Amino acid sequence: MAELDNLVLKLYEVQAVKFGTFKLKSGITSPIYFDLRVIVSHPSLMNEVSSVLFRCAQEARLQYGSVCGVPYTALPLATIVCSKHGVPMLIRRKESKDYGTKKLVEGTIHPGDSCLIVEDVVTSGSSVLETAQVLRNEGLKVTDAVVLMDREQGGAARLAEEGIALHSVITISKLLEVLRAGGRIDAAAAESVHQFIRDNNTFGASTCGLSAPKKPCKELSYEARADLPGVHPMAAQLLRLMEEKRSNLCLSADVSRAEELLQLAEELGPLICVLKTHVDILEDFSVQVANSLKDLAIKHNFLIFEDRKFADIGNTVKHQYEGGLYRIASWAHMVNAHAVPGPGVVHGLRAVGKALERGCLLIAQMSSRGSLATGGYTQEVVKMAEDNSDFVFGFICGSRISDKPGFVHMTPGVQLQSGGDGMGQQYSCPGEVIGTKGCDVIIVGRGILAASDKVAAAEEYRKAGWEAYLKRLS
Ligand SMILES: O=c1ccn([C@@H]2O[C@H](COP(=O)(O)O)[C@@H](O)[C@H]2O)c(=O)[nH]1
Repeated sequence: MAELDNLVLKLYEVQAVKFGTFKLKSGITSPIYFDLRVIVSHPSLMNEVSSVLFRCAQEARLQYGSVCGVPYTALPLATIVCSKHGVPMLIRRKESKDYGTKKLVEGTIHPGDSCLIVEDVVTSGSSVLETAQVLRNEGLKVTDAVVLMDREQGGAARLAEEGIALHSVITISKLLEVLRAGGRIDAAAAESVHQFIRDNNTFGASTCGLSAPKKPCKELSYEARADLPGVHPMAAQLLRLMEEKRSNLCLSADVSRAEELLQLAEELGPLICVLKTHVDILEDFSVQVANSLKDLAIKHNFLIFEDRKFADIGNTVKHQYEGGLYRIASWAHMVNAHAVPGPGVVHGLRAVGKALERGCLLIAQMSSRGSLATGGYTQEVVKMAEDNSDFVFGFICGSRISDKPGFVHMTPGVQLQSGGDGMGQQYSCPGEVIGTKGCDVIIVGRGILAASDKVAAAEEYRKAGWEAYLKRLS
């Protein structure tokens, strides 16, 4: 059994996670309750939790000069991390002393140093933010927080807004999956928690400009979003065809032979809204192949997305997009770009694509473990998209990062079972991506390509993605 699965089961055994009806501090009734305070009575579990938190920071390649636990539950966890790995620790006081130094932070502070925050459970992110504020007031940089459990209720997005990347060891979706697979809870219990998460996303509230109660913005259908004024024509076309075909499935057709690519487009075309290519994987690309693919896109009503991930200065990407062997702009309805070079990358692509009525997705987050596209970077990407919304119509991302309904959120790293591929790819399931994370399109490659019956597998993904969308609307 995987180490994390084992840890989840142990947390359940010691009642650090409970199912039932619980009234939260906010007054909301929750079907799940976390009480990580109990683990202080289980020393080996304390060590285990501290180890996975440290490893999470290591895998994200975080650099920090000190560690601070959010009081009180995370204090012993931070203590173990610091003691075991020789990292200086800072302690945040909840109340300043009314005598002596009146300090809010204990320990030696080096202004300008980075301090890593450690937390047990994140819901809205407010406790992490409070601690970050106190540390920042002392001149420390706070850009990252590691957390054992992300309740997936908007905390990560809220923290990203404040320039803090949240790195979680376990998500609530993963926890439910493990407990369900281990026979600890039934499907009804898991579903009631999923529903609770969907109904109580704390980030939607802040992006809608509302205060409490923390409810998400009203969820619009794909079709309604397509009809909104000012929506990019590519987004409108995609949203409409998704509704028509009842499909939010993008096939990642990562194959090396043109014949295979065209066969996939012919057989799976009716089930998908987008077919994604990596044209440089093809051994036998030709203009005829591009033309045949375009014909199939018309026949089966899907859009072609070349996953080229442009990442150079404007002038270079302009040539890469328009010319070369592949002449991408002539056949791909949409492409994507990294924001690393700055807005020039979009300007270069727009110089070619705008007149052809093409559109571009910006890569705001990546599905691979240790990706650096998090926190403040993701926020900057959203801003770049907003500033260039005449050509950028959405994002490659792992969760909904913009509340502007015209932007389409497309998510790779999707399989029916969560897990990974041993080379850094991380998978979430369609229900989590569309339902909990609020994305619009699931991008699936090997989940379909490796199946013996690819049509049946694609139908299974289409159905899962579509049902999660319908549930999100209800
Ligand atoms: O963050 C990213 C961005 C792009 N991809 C691409 O999506 C597919 C995923 O394939 P699977 O077989 O489903 O893992 C692949 O083409 C990647 O290049 C991504 O995975 N993550």
